Amino acid sequence: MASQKNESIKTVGHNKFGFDSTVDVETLRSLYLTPVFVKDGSKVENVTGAPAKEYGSESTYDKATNAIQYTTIAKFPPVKLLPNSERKRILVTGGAGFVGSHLVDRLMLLGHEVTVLDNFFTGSRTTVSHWVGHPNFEMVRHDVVEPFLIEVDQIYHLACPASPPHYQYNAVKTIKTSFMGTLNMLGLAKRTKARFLITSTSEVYGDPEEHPQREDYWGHVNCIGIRACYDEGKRVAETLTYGYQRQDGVDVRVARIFNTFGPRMNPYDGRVVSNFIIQALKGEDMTVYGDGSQTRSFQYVHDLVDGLILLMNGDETRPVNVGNGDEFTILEFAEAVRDIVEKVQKDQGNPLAKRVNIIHKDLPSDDPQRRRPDTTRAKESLGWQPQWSVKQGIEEMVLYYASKLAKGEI
Ligand SMILES: O=c1ccn([C@@H]2O[C@H](COP(=O)(O)OP(=O)(O)O[C@H]3OC[C@@H](O)[C@H](O)[C@H]3O)[C@@H](O)[C@H]2O)c(=O)[nH]1
Repeated sequence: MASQKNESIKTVGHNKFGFDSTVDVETLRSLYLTPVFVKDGSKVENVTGAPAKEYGSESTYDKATNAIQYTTIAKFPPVKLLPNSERKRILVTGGAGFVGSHLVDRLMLLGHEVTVLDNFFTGSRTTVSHWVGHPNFEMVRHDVVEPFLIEVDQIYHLACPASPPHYQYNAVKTIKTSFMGTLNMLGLAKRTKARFLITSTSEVYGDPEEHPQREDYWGHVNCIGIRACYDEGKRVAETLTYGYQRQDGVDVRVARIFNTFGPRMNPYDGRVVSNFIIQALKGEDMTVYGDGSQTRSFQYVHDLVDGLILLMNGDETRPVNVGNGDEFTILEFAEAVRDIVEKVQKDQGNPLAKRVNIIHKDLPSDDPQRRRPDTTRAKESLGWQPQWSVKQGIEEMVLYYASKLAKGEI
């Protein structure tokens, strides 16, 4: 079980490996929990109560015209001034996605030069729009299946749809993205001598026969099933990564990411956390697939970003699981999410008239029965452990979706 602090968390990041990567949570929050102004007739009200912002743009939603008006950015958040020797040129593929955008926030605040590469298939420009125009930031619309030339010191290779409905939508494209995208980015790493980190997945373990899953477990994947485009895609991406390491001496890092949630997850992503929170917020039935006895372990996105930055800057070149050991059955998880949403709605003086129902739908094929990371390696070699509890993270995410609902975006 992960050790977690119960008190409120003020900073994220670490002061390890000879550099300080800590950042205030409030600064990060100001980038995704924005005040929402709603114009109803002639009255304009800040409906979320989030404090007025110093950074980024503000938006006013006009109910009468169903239109949204954005202000321009007044100020960027202050970023660290790093000496040349420490300031890195960093490429983040998939940088406009859910995980990518949080990583970009962190790398920008730490004072690096960041280039985001994204084809916006599942990512969205709005996730990083608060950095557009900053001298250290560049955003490029590009698909990683095509080569991309740039001078860089580090590559975080995240690009790939990660939600089962999205990655199954075009299975061939998903495999192509994992294979050709990784091949192209490894080629770039080889040419520029950049350090390369790939975000692999707990799905490389398939429907695991060992529990919890350690990195030396080889997995149990159905190579012709509906999840194979993602599972096998990421497995071959890992194979390529270690091929380039052995043959060409490319400096590689491999993170195997377990289920992760947080603000900026696409509300229509189809994964369990976003589905449950939105259903509960809207007062709709919560959809548990199967009997809900399958398990997952959920980590908050800030913990994941800590792990990725530590891995990139540490010496561990073997695959590393990055996940929270807090395991729930999906039915328990539905109940927990419902409780948290009810609490937030009550705190905001907006309780639902009646409790939402939990209903059951068919279990998709090859849905893994159990999943929990063994994170001993991350702890021993990176000094990393999750610090956010699921409850703390879900509360943040509920506030985020509540503001999106108020803006008419969901
Ligand atoms: O509305 C829903 C959605 C999902 N589920 C269930 O909740 C569980 C988790 O489903 P998700 O779609 O969130 O995620 P999965 O664990 O299946 O896959 C994820 O694994 C790890 C990552 O690499 C990927 O982000 C994703 O593929 C599954 O058992 C699924 O059947 C529901 O019960 N109801």
